[in-house]
Amino acid sequence: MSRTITVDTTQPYDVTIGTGLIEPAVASIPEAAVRVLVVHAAPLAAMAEILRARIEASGRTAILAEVPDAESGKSAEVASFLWQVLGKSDFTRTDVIIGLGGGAVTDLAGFVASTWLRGVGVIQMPTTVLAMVDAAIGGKTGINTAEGKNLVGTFHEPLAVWCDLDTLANLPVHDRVAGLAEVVKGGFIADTVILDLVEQHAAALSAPELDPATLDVLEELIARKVQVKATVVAADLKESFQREILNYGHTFGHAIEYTERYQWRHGSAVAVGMVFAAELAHLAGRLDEASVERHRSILESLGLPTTYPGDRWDALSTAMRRDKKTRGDLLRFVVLQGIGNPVRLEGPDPALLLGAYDAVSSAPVSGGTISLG
Ligand SMILES: NC(=O)c1ccc[n+]([C@@H]2O[C@H](COP(=O)([O-])OP(=O)(O)OC[C@H]3O[C@@H](n4cnc5c(N)ncnc54)[C@H](O)[C@@H]3O)[C@@H](O)[C@H]2O)c1
Ligand SMILES: O=C(O)C(=O)C[C@@H](O)[C@H](O)[C@H](O)COP(=O)(O)O
Ligand SMILES: [Zn+2]
Repeated sequence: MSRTITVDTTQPYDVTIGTGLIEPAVASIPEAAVRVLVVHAAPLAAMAEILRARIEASGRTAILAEVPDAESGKSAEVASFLWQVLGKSDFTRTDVIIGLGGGAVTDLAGFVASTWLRGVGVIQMPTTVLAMVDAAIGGKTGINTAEGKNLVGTFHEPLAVWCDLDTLANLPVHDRVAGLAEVVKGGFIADTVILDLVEQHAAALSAPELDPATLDVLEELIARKVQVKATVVAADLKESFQREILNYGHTFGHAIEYTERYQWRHGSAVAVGMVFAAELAHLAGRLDEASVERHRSILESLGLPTTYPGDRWDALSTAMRRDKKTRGDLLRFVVLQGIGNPVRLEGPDPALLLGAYDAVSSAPVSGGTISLG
């Protein structure tokens, strides 16, 4: 059994969540495609071979491109390597790219698809919780540069998204939990039932092995977060306004990833980023203490981090200035005016930012300045 959520943009597409989805995924490749490039990293090599066999059985040429794993794949060098593969394969506008993997691979595959011949089709086959609930949906693609996270990218919507839950069987628990951070984000910004479900099942959701009942809970959480994302991107694909709510926790979260040279998982960084945003909202008089504590308790119950060392302000503030929500010298944050009600906070007093940093610091804040100009 599978469930389908349609992302109702100008060219609507389906996100299918279920098991045994390789066959239908291959069947969804447009008739006109004669070549299919499967982009994957080493942990998905075996599944990529299965996909190759199915694609070739459908009468097409399959090309597999293995890229460096995780964040190391999201670079201009790797994109350039894929452009070379596409060029040497005579890849045309009717051919199709498949992104098979976690969010790093789906971001990269989407980016390359959007730039090759000014845009070819991409089908996303996410294999982490995070990619299923977030990265593979909505058309944001991106690579990192030496100066920061996702600084180069495009909006390029997929033809279809196939979330095959079978692939999660081998996903390490820390990656499952990191993905749950983006699920929890969906709870704080929109669907508060997500928060209730996580609170009820946190221990089982973050256990090394998932029991069948918890797998059902996970599927429900995935579907709820997919629905949150689908609704938001259908309303505002290019992030003119409403889509910014999906960036909850990301201003500080991306700054952590940059400061840590991408050695932190995205979901873990976003977890700390949400606590930072909650503390900022509290200091700005928008969120009560109990809601801030709810952030900490939910995230910690899953084993996610909620603190960060207090001596890294200079690097963090440099990275936050480069956030895509920044306008000129004005930093902008997504904060909550109560749980489920995200709003924009523009140009907060630097003292508030330092106060929020102090509140998430695992040791007292030291060094750095509070100047963000
Ligand atoms: N485009 C968007 O809207 C969007 C949204 C959220 C996150 N992102 C991006 O997604 C990335 C994070 O994604 P992620 O958390 O999936 O990390 P990831 O892609 O780095 O994957 C984490 C690890 O899990 C491995 N893996 C993937 N599937 C597996 C499986 N089924 N079994 C075993 N191992 C598997 C990967 O190879 C990698 O080592 C970040 O780059 C982030 O910026 C993008
Ligand atoms: O889809 C969106 O919009 C998001 O902001 C989702 C985020 O979870 C995701 O990490 C996204 O890639 C961040 O976007 P960015 O524009 O800040 O790079
Ligand atoms: Zn994210």
